[in-house]
Amino acid sequence: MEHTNEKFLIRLSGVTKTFPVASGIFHALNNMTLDIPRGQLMAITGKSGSGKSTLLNIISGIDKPTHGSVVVDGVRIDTLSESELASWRGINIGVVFQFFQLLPTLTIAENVMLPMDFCNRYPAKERRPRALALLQHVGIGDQADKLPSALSGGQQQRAAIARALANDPPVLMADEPTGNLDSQTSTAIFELFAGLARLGKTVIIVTHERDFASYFENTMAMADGKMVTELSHA
Ligand SMILES: Nc1ncnc2c1ncn2[C@@H]1O[C@H](COP(=O)(O)OP(=O)(O)OP(=O)(O)O)[C@@H](O)[C@H]1O
Repeated sequence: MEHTNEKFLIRLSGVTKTFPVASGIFHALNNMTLDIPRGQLMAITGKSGSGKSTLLNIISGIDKPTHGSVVVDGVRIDTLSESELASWRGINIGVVFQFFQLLPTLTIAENVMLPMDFCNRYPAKERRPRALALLQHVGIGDQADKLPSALSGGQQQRAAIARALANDPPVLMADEPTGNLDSQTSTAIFELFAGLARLGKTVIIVTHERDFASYFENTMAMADGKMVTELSHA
């Protein structure tokens, strides 16, 4: 697949996503055109039902647009087959969830190695050292051989971020990643995301936490499947 170094890592052009509903056709995304620069920490806000999750699903190729095109790192993903998309997603998109979603029977290091085992991007003997290095990077190198249940919420979210980084994807996305954490721990998690953006990751976070607005280079508000703020591309 072709990769580019152009400024915008993610380009949506005229993206519409409709769902059939009893009363007709519902527009979850309504003709969205959006460019997201490489290495940016970006927030998406908006009321429930405004289309935030649908947008993340379109960017990660989980949903396909009804109309329009989606290009990520030079690859037009809306025309890929489901199997092409599955392998593309594994190395291009890292996802962080509100409730961490670590597998409870695997150690922290094994959780981080799992996406590497699925994608085969790194040789088997490199996977554990890579997992340990990622855990070190997110600040929990000493927790590698524990089960998730032995960790605090903040530590579990750090582990989930290490897992999202397993295959070194250019894009990280998170839906309310601090929704289950206290404010001090949330600050530490936003600082971690900001550091990853400085290292070149494009980090897209759905959040309602207004206290953390200063961490974001861009905040995109959504309403009725549309962007209702202009993004700055300084
Ligand atoms: N598979 C589907 N079939 C029908 N309607 C859908 C489907 N997926 C999403 N929708 C509708 O599209 C709209 C946007 O949903 P979406 O989940 O993107 O909103 P959201 O902004 O993420 O909301 P929340 O903050 O509650 O997660 C909602 O009204 C939802 O009901």
